Amino acid sequence: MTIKTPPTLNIAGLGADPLIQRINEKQKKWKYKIAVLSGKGGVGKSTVAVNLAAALAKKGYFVGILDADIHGPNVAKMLGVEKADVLAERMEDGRFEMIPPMNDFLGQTTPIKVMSMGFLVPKDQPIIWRGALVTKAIKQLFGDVKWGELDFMIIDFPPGTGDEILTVTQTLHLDAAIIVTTPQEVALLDTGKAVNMMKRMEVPYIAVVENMSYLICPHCGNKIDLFGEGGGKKLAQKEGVDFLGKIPIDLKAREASDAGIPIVLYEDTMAAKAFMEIVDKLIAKLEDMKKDEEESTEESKEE
Ligand SMILES: Nc1ncnc2c1ncn2[C@@H]1O[C@H](COP(=O)(O)OP(=O)(O)OP(=O)(O)O)[C@@H](O)[C@H]1O
Repeated sequence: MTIKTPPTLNIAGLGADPLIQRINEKQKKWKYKIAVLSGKGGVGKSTVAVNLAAALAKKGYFVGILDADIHGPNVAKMLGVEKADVLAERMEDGRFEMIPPMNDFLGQTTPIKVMSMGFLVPKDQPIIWRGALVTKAIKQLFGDVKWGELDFMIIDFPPGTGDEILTVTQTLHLDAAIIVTTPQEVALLDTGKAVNMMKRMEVPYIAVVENMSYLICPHCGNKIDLFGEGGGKKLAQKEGVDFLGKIPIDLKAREASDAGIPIVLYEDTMAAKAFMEIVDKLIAKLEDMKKDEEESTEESKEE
């Protein structure tokens, strides 16, 4: 049976343990789980998360994206599904699971499954929840949604290094954390905190992406370092993590995200090229790590 979900979450009714068990069962079907974070707001975290998802889907991977930023849930809008109805299906145990809306951008990508707090709370009301409620609601978006098999689960976390990120990271066994920064000093200070939080959580692969790195003047073609230069790379070196690349300021990026189309689908833009290079590096790194892991499991079986 399929129903249209009510516009609120049933936060009170679920015990924690069955929910965690469901998350554990579901995450076995997701090959790579990647969190996108930033220490600071407004640096382009959601833009990076959405474009990573779209770049991977453009390459034919099956991708889900979960918008865990309850205070500014923009992912659904950036992927053109913010007006979609979230349907729910009754499971064998009597529970309902939400079916994530999808977009395949007229066949340009595999269908990207999108789930967001933005679908479930009235758009014009601010959310004033305590940390524990936020954490539980985010967990429901993992455990009470029909995600199915995925190559990549991308999680767009709220800005900062709050408790809910710690709790969700503990539950999820992330494969990678992508930390988004802009090149200026104040963003870098906060970004360092996000890198350290992911280190503390022992996330196996941590990398920095520098967004809004530079602007190519549309009139003279000169490169302008609006927010300084080289900060993201310096931070990655200082923290001993990978640097995946720089994304320029692209006027089309803002227009595209407002129109619900990720910039990676505009192939001739510099931002699209930068994103595709970052995604290639990320896939190569994750596949190498998986291979090493499989080899060491084989070796330990032989011993
Ligand atoms: N490389 C870019 N070029 C041009 N505009 C960009 C770029 N990256 C992000 N933007 C624009 O900057 C604004 C903020 O981006 P975004 O919402 O992704 O940031 P955020 O870090 O997720 O913000 P929040 O902290 O509110 O969650 C958006 O309007 C987005 O379109």
